[in-house]
Amino acid sequence: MPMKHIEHVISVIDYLEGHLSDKTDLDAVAEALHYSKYHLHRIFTDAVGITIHEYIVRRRLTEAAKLLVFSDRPILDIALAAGYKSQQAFTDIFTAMYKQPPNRYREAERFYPLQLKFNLEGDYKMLEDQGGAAWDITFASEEDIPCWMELVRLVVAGYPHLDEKEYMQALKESIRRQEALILKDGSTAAGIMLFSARNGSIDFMGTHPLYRKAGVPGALLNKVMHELLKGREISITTYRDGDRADTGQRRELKELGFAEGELLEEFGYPTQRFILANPVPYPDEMIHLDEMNKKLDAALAQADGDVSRIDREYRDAKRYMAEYRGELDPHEMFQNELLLRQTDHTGAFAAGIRDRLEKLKDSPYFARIDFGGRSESPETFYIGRFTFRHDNEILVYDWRAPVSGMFYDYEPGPAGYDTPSGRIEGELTRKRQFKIRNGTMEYALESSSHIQDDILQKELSHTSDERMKSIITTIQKEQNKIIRSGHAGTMVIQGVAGSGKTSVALHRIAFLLYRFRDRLTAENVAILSPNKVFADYISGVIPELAEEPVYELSFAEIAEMHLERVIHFEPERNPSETEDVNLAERILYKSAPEFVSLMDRYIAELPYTAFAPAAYTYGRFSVSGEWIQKRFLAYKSHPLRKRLPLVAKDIFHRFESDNLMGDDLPKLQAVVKALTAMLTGKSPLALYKGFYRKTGHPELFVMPKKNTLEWTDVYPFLYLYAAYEGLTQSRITKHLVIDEMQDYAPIQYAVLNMLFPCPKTILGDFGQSLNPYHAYTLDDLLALYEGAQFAELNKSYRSTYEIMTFAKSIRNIAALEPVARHGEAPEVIRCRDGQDELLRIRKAMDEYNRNVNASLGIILKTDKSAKALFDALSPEYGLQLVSPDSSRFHNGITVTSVKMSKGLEFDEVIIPHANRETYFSEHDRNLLYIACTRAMHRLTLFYTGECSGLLSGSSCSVKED
Ligand SMILES: Nc1ncnc2c1ncn2[C@@H]1O[C@H](COP(=O)(O)OP(=O)(O)OP(=O)(O)O)[C@@H](O)[C@H]1O
Repeated sequence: MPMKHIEHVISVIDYLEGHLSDKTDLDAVAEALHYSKYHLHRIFTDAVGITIHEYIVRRRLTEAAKLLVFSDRPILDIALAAGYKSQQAFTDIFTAMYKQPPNRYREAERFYPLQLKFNLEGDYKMLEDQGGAAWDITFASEEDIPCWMELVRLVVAGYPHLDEKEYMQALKESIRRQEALILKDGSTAAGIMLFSARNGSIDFMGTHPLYRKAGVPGALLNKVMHELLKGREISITTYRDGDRADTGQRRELKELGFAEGELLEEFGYPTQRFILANPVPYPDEMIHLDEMNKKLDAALAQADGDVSRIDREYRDAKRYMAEYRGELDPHEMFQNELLLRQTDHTGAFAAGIRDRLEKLKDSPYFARIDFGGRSESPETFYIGRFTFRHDNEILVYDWRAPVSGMFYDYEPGPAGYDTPSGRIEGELTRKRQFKIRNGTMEYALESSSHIQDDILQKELSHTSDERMKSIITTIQKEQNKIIRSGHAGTMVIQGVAGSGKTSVALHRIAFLLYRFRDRLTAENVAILSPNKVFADYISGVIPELAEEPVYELSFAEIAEMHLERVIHFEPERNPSETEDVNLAERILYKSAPEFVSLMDRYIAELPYTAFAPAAYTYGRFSVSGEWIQKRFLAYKSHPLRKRLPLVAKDIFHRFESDNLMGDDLPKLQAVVKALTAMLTGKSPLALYKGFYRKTGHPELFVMPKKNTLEWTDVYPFLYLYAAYEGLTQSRITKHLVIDEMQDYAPIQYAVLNMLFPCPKTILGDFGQSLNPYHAYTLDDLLALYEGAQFAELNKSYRSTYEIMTFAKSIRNIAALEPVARHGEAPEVIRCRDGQDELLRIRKAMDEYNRNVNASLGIILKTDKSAKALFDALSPEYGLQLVSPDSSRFHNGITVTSVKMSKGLEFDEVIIPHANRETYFSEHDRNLLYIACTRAMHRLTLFYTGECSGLLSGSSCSVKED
């Protein structure tokens, strides 16, 4: 986090502390400090780990607890001072957090804080040089106590019942026994840990919130696991499941690899033990990683040196040229220019190597396989994000290298892989998987199919990211087959919701860029995505896989490029938003496969119907109408208007060969003008209108404004425009990826095929069709791409088993197989009325904030209803509305429509208005299914009145009040 943001957060905290007893919310803070609400919400949550709202609640309760113990003020007074409207409301929240009601807490006379004032002063140097020097975790000494306690106060939320005095005593004792570890950044404690060598337990672990993402907890854990409690099982206690006081400690421990243990009660507080089995049982792997780190350091130092040297050379050459510009002869100048360009190129290359090495330093590899040919002893291959070669030896193989394919395809036993020179068969004798972060090993596992599952489970149980991430460590066999398919032509992938289609398509691109690196670069690949938010969401994957970002574009952008000076058009309307039956009829007609055939027929007749040649005469020269017509037809591969100059040239040549007397001949331009006058279809628009007259459906062409097409006409018009004026093909694009294939009509594919005659990866799910009026099927699409390779993905990875089973009850896709990852059953909740529904959504948002999940999606049927709910919900939550005008997706709470949520995912999803009036048709079934399958871990549906009949098949009970 940049220092500027930290300073903003400090000023927010100061403001909040000064206004604890006022009515303060995100709005008030944003207004007082002149920040945008969204910015505030994000940076605050990032830095402090909880939302502003949650911070205020915790701070007020802490102050109230203090008053309960140290003053005689009546509880009602204290409740009101803490901002609660009634003693009951205060008692409820106090009890939920402190596990006893205020009066009992007062009697016990033991104050402990839920949240102390958050102090973020510090210089945080280590945060700036991320990935730099290794962290120095040391035993704490008495001098460290002040900064240690500063950190304890920051993380106190994770430790119920912490009494500073008792804690300090225990700390001194641990320091004496060398059981207190500290990681310092200057005078700031970034991470602290108390452990007990005797019990094999971690008694306290705290990470400065700003360093959480830098992997500090993992580093501390490593130190105890591999050095201090080597080989032993480690335990730690924390909140029980569902405790409202938990600000994310349970999830954090699970992410570190801890598993749930028995339920306990400590100092009267209900807690649970978590256990970590020794995660790296292979000492040889620790030695290997150590050596690898050293080699990476050496390579990085050399790469740094190279970059600086080339940079110096470049600057020297530039200076030399500037100084001697007047004195150098052109030849020498040219040589110098060349040299400069070459140095620049070499510099960029060296910087690329350095950047890769830096990334490798964080995590050099994630797998190892030992493989030997039939009669050879096995060789060891480490597999990582990209190749690391050092001293002429390959130490890490790129995951896309042929040999790496075995990691995804085989368990120990007979195995093999394809190379350009043929297949190599042999025996896989070992397969291990690793999680390395910040250069330290978090776990290592010897793989069997069972373990592979465990790792997949771990990956899938993470909270969502703002951007789609790479899945190279857990690519599944059926996915690998598609990614590594040697088929160079077009590929169509039909995959159920959450089956990894988009991920697989992006990994396939990275694979193709690697495999065909001599002829395919990132600039040769384009991705056609449904909207800007989705484009942004997926934009990180390919760069994460060490390739340059690829070009992303939308259907609207393509149309814009080609129609810029020709005609305007309106953006696509969400078909679920309109009740215009005429529009529905127009869409239905134009999205049918037969529509393309109709247009083809009309276009095939145009040379006869749109051009009426007559004799052309100039002085004593003349050609007949028939002759012109013949020439016009001869140029059949050219668009109509492009034929005119060609025919004009023919006429001119004919006159020229007849011109024995040396007479004046017409100017070529004049002949073209005369031929143009013979066109009866004067413009593509006139011809396009003519198409509807000709097919007997003039009512199916409607222009919303003068010279403006509605969206349904844009691609049909482009198709005709191509026949009349011609369209420029993309020569640079050598591979096109089309996502959400089911949402585009055959006529759009027809235009795409003209503009991009290259191989394509086309993917989507015909079970998630958005347009109720589209009338074509997967078979129709496959018919358009004869010879294309077809692949299906039926296993769904995104959502828990419970969520997918629920989604299947809405739309029974027989082939869909949910991954066996379990979670809470989805809830369908009946609300008394609209007000009650809003209240419940708010409550759910509060709960989400407490759970510190990364994202909550509130998904509505239409963009309009999403906007209405967004406006109605209190702004204190820092919501974002994702609408067709948005271009980015952030973590946090998002309100959006089903259409805009396509392709995205959220930790939790709320679907409001799940009633009979909103979701009733077969198309609504699709929409509900899409909305439900956006949820990774949790799903809740709310409704008023009568529940949607589409949910009647769900096994999940409706929750009444
Ligand atoms: N092999 C895998 N290992 C880990 N995570 C995976 C794997 N395959 C898919 N996922 C995860 O499953 C989720 C869904 O993937 P993705 O968005 O690519 O699926 P999709 O088929 O395009 O989904 P949809 O059509 O529903 O939008 C993502 O979070 C992705 O990271």
